[in-house]
Amino acid sequence: MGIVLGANRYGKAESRVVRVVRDTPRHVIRDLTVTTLLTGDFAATHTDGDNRDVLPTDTQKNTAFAWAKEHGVTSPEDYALALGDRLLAATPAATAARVLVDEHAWERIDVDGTGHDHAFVRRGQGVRTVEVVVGDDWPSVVSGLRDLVVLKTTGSEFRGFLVDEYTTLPEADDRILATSLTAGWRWTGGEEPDGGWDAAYDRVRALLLGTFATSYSKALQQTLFAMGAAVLEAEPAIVEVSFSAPNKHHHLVDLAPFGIENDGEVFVAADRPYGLIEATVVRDDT
Ligand SMILES: O=c1[nH]c(=O)c2[nH]c(=O)[nH]c2[nH]1
Repeated sequence: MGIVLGANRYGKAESRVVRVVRDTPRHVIRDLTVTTLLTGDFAATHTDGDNRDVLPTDTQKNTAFAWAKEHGVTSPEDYALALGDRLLAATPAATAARVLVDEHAWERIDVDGTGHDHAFVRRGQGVRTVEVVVGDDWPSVVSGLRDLVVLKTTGSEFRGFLVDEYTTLPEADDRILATSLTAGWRWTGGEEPDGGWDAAYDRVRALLLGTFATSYSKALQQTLFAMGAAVLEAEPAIVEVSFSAPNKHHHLVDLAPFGIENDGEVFVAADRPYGLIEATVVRDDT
């Protein structure tokens, strides 16, 4: 019986790369957490400790910072593609480079009705994400977001579900629907979409939020499907949309023992356990 190396990859996780463009008094900031991972023929380092083919993770980290200056950060997608290409070129044994970017958004502090030139406040609404893979084939680009916490106080029900001897859940014909959304949308061939990566991100995010707000929900599953379908209908260059969505339950509090009516007005926000709904919405021709 022989023992061989199975799947492996390596890189530097979570480099905190902050790029400031200060060519004019009106500065621009892009604040990123960057992870790089190389795959390829790295058997020798595992089996023999022979590191001649290994681009150190320290060098990968340095390249992430250098490329923020050399290539620039016009968008997380563009930067991730360029960084992946560079790491691949620098590492002959690598067959693919995966680059994960989280973007922490800052917005200008409003002073007397105008955004300040160089003072910013962190925008708390979710994190923009990018996952890029460059290698032998065409690049793969999945744009997305996570930790986008949304809630609606009506327009949601959950009824007609399967019932067995362990079912205690009452039917809900008017409930709070809340989730902390993780979503990823895959672009055809990794080409920059119309209007650029940043505008496309804004469009998709707005569609996700708008659809959550306006679609009546018979299940969180239905809401996720509606959000994915809205994105695929509006963006021909997106091939699939994936979601992971905890159902952040809000249980109606029983105030009857105190002689108080509770007509959908007081809830306890349950921490855990939570429902976990995951779905990918695709075109039927892909
Ligand atoms: O939207 C929902 N989907 C479910 O599958 C489910 N299950 C559950 O207990 N509550 C809910 N809500």
